[in-house]
Amino acid sequence: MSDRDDLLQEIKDKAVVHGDFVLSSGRRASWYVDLRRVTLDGAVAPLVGRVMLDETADLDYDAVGGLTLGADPVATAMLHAAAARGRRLDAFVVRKSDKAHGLQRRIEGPDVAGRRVLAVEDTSTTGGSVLTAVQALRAAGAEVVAVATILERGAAPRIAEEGLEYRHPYSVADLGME
Ligand SMILES: O=P(O)(O)OC[C@H]1O[C@H](OP(=O)(O)OP(=O)(O)O)[C@H](O)[C@@H]1O
Ligand SMILES: O=C(O)c1cc(=O)[nH]c(=O)[nH]1
Repeated sequence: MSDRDDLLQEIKDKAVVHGDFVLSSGRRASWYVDLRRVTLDGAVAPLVGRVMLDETADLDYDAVGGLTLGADPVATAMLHAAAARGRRLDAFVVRKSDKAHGLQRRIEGPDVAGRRVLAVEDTSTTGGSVLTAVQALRAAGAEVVAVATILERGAAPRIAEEGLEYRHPYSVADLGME
C-alpha cells in the first residue's frame, strides 16, 4: 500500500463520525471528519507530512501553515517530514484574531514577509478558514503559492474564485460520502 492509501484508511478508521453536527460555517451536517484524530496521532502524523509534501512536490514554497488550530499539526507534520527528507521547511501559525500583548503578532513563527508560502488546512468546507489565513499572509507580505488541505469538503469553487491553486489528496468521494 502507498502512503496515500494508508492515510486514507487511517482517516476512515479514526476520524469519520456520524451524527448531527454544526460546522464552522454554521451549516449542519450528518457527518464530520475530526482530522485532529489523525494529525495528532503519533503513528499517523508522519504519514500526513509525507502525503502533503508529495501532493505539493511540484510547488515552490519554503514555509507552510494556516489558521490555528486545524492547520497547525498539518504544518508541523510537513516540517518534520521535509526535515526527514533533508529539506528545510519552516512552519507558521496564523492567529484567528490579533494579539494585544507581547509582540502582537498575528502570524507566529519565522517571518513570512517576502517568502513563498503554502496555506494549509486539515479540511475545507466553505474555504472561509483557509482564505482568512491567505488574507493575513498577504497582508504580512507573503506570496501564497497555493492552498492545500488533507480533505476537500466543498471549498474548491470558492478557492478557485480567488485564483488560487488548490491541492488536496482526498475529497468527499474518497470517503464514500455525499
Ligand atoms: O472551510 P471552513 O468552512 O472554514 O471549515 C473548515 C474549518 O473548520 C474546522 O476548524 P474550526 O472552525 O472547527 O476551528 P478549530 O480549528 O479552531 O477547531 C477545520 O479545521 C477548518 O479550519
Ligand atoms: O466544516 C467544518 O467545520 C468541518 C467539517 C469537518 O468534516 N471537519 C471539521 O473539522 N470541520
